[in-house]
Amino acid sequence: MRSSPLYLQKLGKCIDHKISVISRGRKGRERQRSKMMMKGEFWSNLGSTMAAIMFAYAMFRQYLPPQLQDYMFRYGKKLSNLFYPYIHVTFDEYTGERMKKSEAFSAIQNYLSDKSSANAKRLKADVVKDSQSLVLSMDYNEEITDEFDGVKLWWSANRSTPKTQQFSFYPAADEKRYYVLKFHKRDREFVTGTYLKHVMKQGKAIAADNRQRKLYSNGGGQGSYGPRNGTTWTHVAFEHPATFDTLAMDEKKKNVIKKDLLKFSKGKDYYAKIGKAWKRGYLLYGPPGTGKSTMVAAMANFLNYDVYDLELTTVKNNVELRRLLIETSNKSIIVIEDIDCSLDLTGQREGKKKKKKDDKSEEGSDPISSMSQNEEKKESEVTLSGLLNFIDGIWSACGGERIIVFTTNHVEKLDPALIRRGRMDKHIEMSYCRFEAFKVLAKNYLDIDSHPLFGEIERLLEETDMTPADVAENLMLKSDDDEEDEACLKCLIEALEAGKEEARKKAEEEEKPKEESEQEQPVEEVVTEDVKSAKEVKENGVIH
Ligand SMILES: Nc1ncnc2c1ncn2[C@@H]1O[C@H](COP(=O)(O)OP(=O)(O)OP(=O)(O)O)[C@@H](O)[C@H]1O
Ligand SMILES: [Mg+2]
Repeated sequence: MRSSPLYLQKLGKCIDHKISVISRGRKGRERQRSKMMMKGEFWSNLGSTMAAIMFAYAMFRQYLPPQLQDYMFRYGKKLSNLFYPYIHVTFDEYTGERMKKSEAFSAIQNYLSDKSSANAKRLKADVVKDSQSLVLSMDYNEEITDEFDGVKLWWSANRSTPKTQQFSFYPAADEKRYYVLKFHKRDREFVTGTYLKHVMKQGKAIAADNRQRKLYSNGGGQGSYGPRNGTTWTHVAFEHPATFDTLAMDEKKKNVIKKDLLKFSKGKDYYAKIGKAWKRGYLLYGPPGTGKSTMVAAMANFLNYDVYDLELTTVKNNVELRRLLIETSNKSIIVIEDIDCSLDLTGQREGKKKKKKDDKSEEGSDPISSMSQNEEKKESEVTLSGLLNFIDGIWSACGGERIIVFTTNHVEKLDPALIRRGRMDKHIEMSYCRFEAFKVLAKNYLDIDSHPLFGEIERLLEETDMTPADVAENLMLKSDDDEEDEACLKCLIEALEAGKEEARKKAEEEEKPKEESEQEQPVEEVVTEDVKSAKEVKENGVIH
């Protein structure tokens, strides 16, 4: 059976397969051996080439005269530049005689921090000054590729330490840090004209986003060297959470303000074109608790600006006021709260003017009295004209964009000169809470958009004047209970009804004296008649 033709056939096939496997294995081994030989050859060739180059270089250094060496180096470099198509631009960290930190370096650092976190393999982590955010940047000797408008560019971060070792308390003080930008020479115009501008703009915008905003105040208080006066700004981190989304106000009005703010913040060229200082004045007026201060915080958060809370009562005089103004940074909102209480501004300008005239005429005649008057001037407070100068005088144009906000509960008390258009460009009334504003508060405080009690609340809010602060107080949850929502709304309804009742009683009480006076009118007339006749007697000596 074993010697059957079928068995022989199978055996033949098996032998054939084995032979092919053996031959394939041999071929593979041969191929591998030849590859290894080629590699060995390559390395031995490279080694000998390097040795030859080193030898030639040593000969060159030893036997050629130094001038000839310099000459050859210079021309060698020129020759290599001819074939090397890339341009390198270096951006040092410090520039100028006074070793000022370069703005370009900082902008590039910010610009690259975004790219580095996505592309670089070795990164450095750092905390931005005065900020809580962690920023990643590429490590030294790392290179990343950037692409802009289809053009490829390479950035590398470098540092160099001087070869001569100097004694220094700060080991890294002598270290020079710089960025190098590499690009093809055909893109020279694009890089210098467009790309670098884009990098600077982006870098500055990132810096503005990352910076910790500050709330400055000039109020007195205890400094490290004794009591502080109002002439210096001190600051804390600005962390007010108010935004336009949480501000209870008519939606349309809110949008108009937001639009206006945006237009202002982007209006650098426009203001330059029309020849006006880049600033805008807002007057916020309305009863206490209607959200004036909250609006200022929302504005600052919306524009990412710093806030300067200017306390006029602690500013001694106009000179100090000017100094404080000059010290404010751009991208800031300068607020004077309760302007009507800060100064006696009503008609003060006229009074002061007269006083100044009198002072001038008396000056020179009596040195002692003029000295005492000078003393008095030192004590004198900020005048309306000083404040007007602060708003739109020649000094107001120093620095960049600024918003000036006045808040007041009594707009009618202010001198019209102070709030005329052009000074206070936008007058915003912060009024009592109506249904639109209530809906925002209900969303903020209770996280509800609708409720069966909303209808009643809407009706009551139309009839009763209640400030958003009071409405908010009623919506404050006392516990996490879901039923608490309804309890809050009912509480608000009760408060509104009580307010309505109170208003009705007040109106009645106001009506009473009027009615009484109307009833007493004839008597009054008689009295006035009597007074008239008495006057006539006095003036003319006539008795009727
Ligand atoms: N329009 C509003 N939107 C949201 N919250 C408001 C609003 N108005 C008032 N509030 C709330 O009431 C509190 C007081 O408001 P705010 O201090 O802004 O009032 P104000 O108008 O500045 O009052 P005052 O005239 O007394 O300075 C705020 O903390 C805020 O929670
Ligand atoms: Mg306020």
